[in-house]
Order: sequence, then structure tokens, then C-alpha cells
Amino acid sequence: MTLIARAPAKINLSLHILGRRDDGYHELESLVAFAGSGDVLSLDPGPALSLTVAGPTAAAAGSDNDNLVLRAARELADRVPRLTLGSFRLTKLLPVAAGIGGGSSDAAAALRLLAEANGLPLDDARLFAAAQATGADVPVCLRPRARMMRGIGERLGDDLILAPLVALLVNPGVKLETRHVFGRIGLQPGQAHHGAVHPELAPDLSTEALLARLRRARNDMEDAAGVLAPVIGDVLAVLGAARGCRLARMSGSGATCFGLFDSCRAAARAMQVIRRDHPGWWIKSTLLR
Ligand SMILES: C[C@@](CO)(OP(=O)(O)O)[C@H](O)COP(=O)(O)OP(=O)(O)OC[C@H]1O[C@@H](n2ccc(N)nc2=O)[C@H](O)[C@@H]1O
Ligand SMILES: Nc1ncnc2c1ncn2[C@@H]1O[C@H](COP(=O)(O)OP(=O)(O)O)[C@@H](O)[C@H]1O
Repeated sequence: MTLIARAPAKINLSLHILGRRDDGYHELESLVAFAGSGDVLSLDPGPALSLTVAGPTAAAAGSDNDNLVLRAARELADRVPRLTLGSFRLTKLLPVAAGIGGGSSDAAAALRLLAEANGLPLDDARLFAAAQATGADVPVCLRPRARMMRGIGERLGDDLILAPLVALLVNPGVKLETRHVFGRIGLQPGQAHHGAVHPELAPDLSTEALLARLRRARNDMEDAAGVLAPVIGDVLAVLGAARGCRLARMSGSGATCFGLFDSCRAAARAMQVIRRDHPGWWIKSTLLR
């Protein structure tokens, strides 16, 4: 029987960098949420592991053998004796190297499918360990619901039921590798990064109160990403000037940016205008959760 999982885009509504650890990784504090749309992954369980990738951004994702889906499956197989594997099919729809964790979400979806095929509970520690070994952003994608993420991505808060957030995601078509953006920030191992503390997020905030908190937060990777890809400044300006946009910010290490809108109608209107003016940009409207 074919098992199917969605791999939704990950959005960093905030991303504060607290410093750089001695091992080179950066300590983060980030409110992460997930879009309604993303890639789609299926698994036909069986003894051998394989992957085929199709879809508009399949070529951009690189060689199938290096795909994070296979890397996650191998990490789990190293930890679980006699794991049933199988044939994965990935339909790649999200832009690649885009700050919305497409590869991480695909890897997490692969782990969920393998858990289902093997009767493993989602809170099995080996699943979390395989996620961590695959990439810093994979653990948060295992259970794709809004939550705070800390450490380098391994310290996860409880599910947050956020007030409805209508978002427009915009990617200008420039790939940005995460490590280059962290490199551009230029922190030395062991060095702290100073900035205002992250606002507290109570679970029952109204949309207005949530937006006010988010405005006090920031994405500390935005300036560095903007130097590497100046078009990010244009995307933020276009989103920020759109009617009904309450907040425009970059997600992760970029270059995808999001605008938060008053209503689905306002987001749809802005999408039409931005599509007309920038036909080469990838644009998606979605509810975040
Ligand atoms: C920046 C974030 C924010 O959510 O998202 P993206 O922009 O990638 O979507 C993540 O921390 C990215 O996580 P992920 O893309 O899984 O990272 P990895 O593959 O483990 O590492 C990629 C590169 O980023 C660096 N890295 C990653 C995470 C972190 N907390 N500190 C780092 O310095 C690593 O040293 C490596 O050079
Ligand atoms: N399933 C996948 N989807 C996207 N990229 C992948 C995948 N597997 C491996 N990669 C590689 O991972 C890198 C990061 O991709 P992605 O997760 O899209 O970016 P980001 O971390 O910026 O959100 C890319 O360089 C890409 O070649």
C-alpha cells in the first residue's frame, strides 16, 4: 500500500541569533510556523531503499543520491535494526535553497512515513536522533505545527495554536545557501550576538497582539542575505507596500520573504499585483499554522 505525506514549507516568523558555539553552529531563537502547501512524498514500503524525484523544482534539488529524503532514511536505518524501507517518490514543488526548509521538511516527511511503515511512534527517540543527524532544521519539521525552536534547532517548544495568519510567500528565484549567509554574518566561534530579547508568546494571543509581538522580533539573517542577494530588499519593499500587508520579513536564511495580511482577500489582491509586476517570482498565498 502506498503511504503519502505532505512536506509543508517552514516559515521562520522570527529568527534571533544569540551567538556562535565553539563548534561553529549558531544558537537560535525562532518562532517557526508551517504553510498549507509544500512538497508531496510517497512511500511504497519494501526491503530496498530508492527515490525518484519529479516536479517543477526537482532538478534544482540536486542529485537523488544526496537528497535529504535518502539521507534521513539511512540515518534511521542506522538506528533501527531490520527497518522496512521502500521506494520514495518526491514531487518537488517548493523553491530550493530558499529559507523555507523544503529539503528539511522532505526529510521529516520521509521519517514520518518510515515510522508509519514500521509501526514506530512519532515520539520514538531514534526518529528524533535521525532527524537531528540529517540537518538542524529537520527536528522542527517532524511535527509541522507552530512552535518555538531554540538551540541549533533541537530544543522545541510545545504546539502553539496561533491566531490565524494569512501569508503571502515570495521567492525572487535566487538560490541562497544557508552556510554562506551564516558565514556573511561573520561571528567567530564562541562569540555572542547582541540584540533585544525575543518577545514572549502566550498561547492565546489575538491576531493583533501576535502581530505586535512579531513586529518587536526580527530576522537576524536578513541583512547578510540582502548583501548576498540584493533583490531581497526589493521583495521586502514590494510586500511591505502592498495594501493590507501588516508585516513583511524574510524567512530563514532567505531568499523567500513573507507578508502577513489582514485577510485572504487582501493577500489574493496583493498576489495578483505582484504576479503582474514580477512574473518571474514564485508567489504562494497560504494560512500559517
Ligand atoms: C537557517 C535555518 C533557520 O530555520 O533555516 P534555512 O534557512 O536553512 O531554511 C536553519 O537553522 C538551517 O537549518 P539546516 O538548513 O537544516 O542546517 P544544516 O543543514 O544543519 O546546516 C547548514 C549550514 O548552516 C549552519 N548552521 C545551521 C544551523 C545553525 N543553527 N547554525 C549554523 O551555523 C551549519 O554550520 C551549516 O554550515
Ligand atoms: N529534498 C530536497 N529538497 C530540496 N533541496 C534538497 C533536497 N535534498 C537535498 N537538497 C539540497 O539541500 C540544500 C538546501 O535546500 P533547502 O532545504 O531547499 O533550503 P533551505 O535550507 O534554505 O530552506 C540545497 O542545496 C539542495 O541541493
